[in-house]
Amino acid sequence: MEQQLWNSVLAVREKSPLVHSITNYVVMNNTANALLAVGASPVMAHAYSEVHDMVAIAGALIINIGTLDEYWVESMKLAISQANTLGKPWLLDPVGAGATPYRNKVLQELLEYQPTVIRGNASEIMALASMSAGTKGVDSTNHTDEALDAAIQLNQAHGSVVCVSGATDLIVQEKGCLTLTNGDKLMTRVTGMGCTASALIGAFCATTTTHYFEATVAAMALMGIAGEIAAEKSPGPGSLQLHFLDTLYQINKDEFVQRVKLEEYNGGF
Ligand SMILES: Nc1ncnc2c1ncn2[C@@H]1O[C@H](COP(=O)(O)OP(=O)(O)OP(=O)(O)O)[C@@H](O)[C@H]1O
Ligand SMILES: Cc1ncsc1CCO
Ligand SMILES: [Mg+2]
Repeated sequence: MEQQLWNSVLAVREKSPLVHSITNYVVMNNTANALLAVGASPVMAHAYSEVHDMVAIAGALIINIGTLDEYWVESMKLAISQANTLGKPWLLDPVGAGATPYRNKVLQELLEYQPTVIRGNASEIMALASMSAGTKGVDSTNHTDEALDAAIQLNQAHGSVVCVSGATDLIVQEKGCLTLTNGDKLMTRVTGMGCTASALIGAFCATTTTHYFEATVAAMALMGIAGEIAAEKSPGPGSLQLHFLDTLYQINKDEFVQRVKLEEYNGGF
């Protein structure tokens, strides 16, 4: 299975998919650089006049509500409708779910478009499933294992692959789930690591038409492994960010296969 995941990394490097993001102001630069480092091609676009055409040439669409407003939410709906019409994968990153009634209302509307993949931290996934968990801003106050039921519920309600990120990453599909325990705590001291994970999932999903669960697992494995390799070289968050990008670019098969910590349960793959 490690070989299969590594093949997904190679597929992104070879195919260099265009990933269209409607994402937040905070992470645009980080996520564009991470996409370039893995070999994908990023574009950020949200004008009503062009989202339709941009989705048409993209391999995947990322919808991240981090700094949402009324204009952007309409852009998101236009872009998602086009992705669904064309059968292209799209990912919902429910940044700050549960923090404000406006965020919750928008998320409920976006969920109706049936995301291909949903990725959030435990608090966000729990809020999304119940709109009742206490989210403190954009950082998680819950652990991944607490979000298992919420992830299963979202998968069943919307048919989405659901990824809960954190010290343990949990990825749920209809057939079963698995966990990844790569990564490093220092990653939580750099903004937008979760948003970067979502962007990478988009790039990996763009290289397949059906295997979105495997694509999500491969992207999250790469994220965690690159984060832990980078953390070993970094005294603090500034250098972590730098080494993280370099590692995404440089990582080879041996490093990836030796480090991946994956556990399947309830059927897994
Ligand atoms: N405590 C931790 N220990 C090890 N790795 C971690 C830890 N927390 C996060 N990570 C790593 O960081 C990645 C990003 O996950 P995280 O859950 O922090 O995203 P997030 O809360 O959505 O972040 P943001 O909102 O800042 O984008 C995880 O997939 C994992 O690899
Ligand atoms: C800090 C922050 N605020 C809105 S979006 C964002 C980036 C991390 O999710
Ligand atoms: Mg987040």
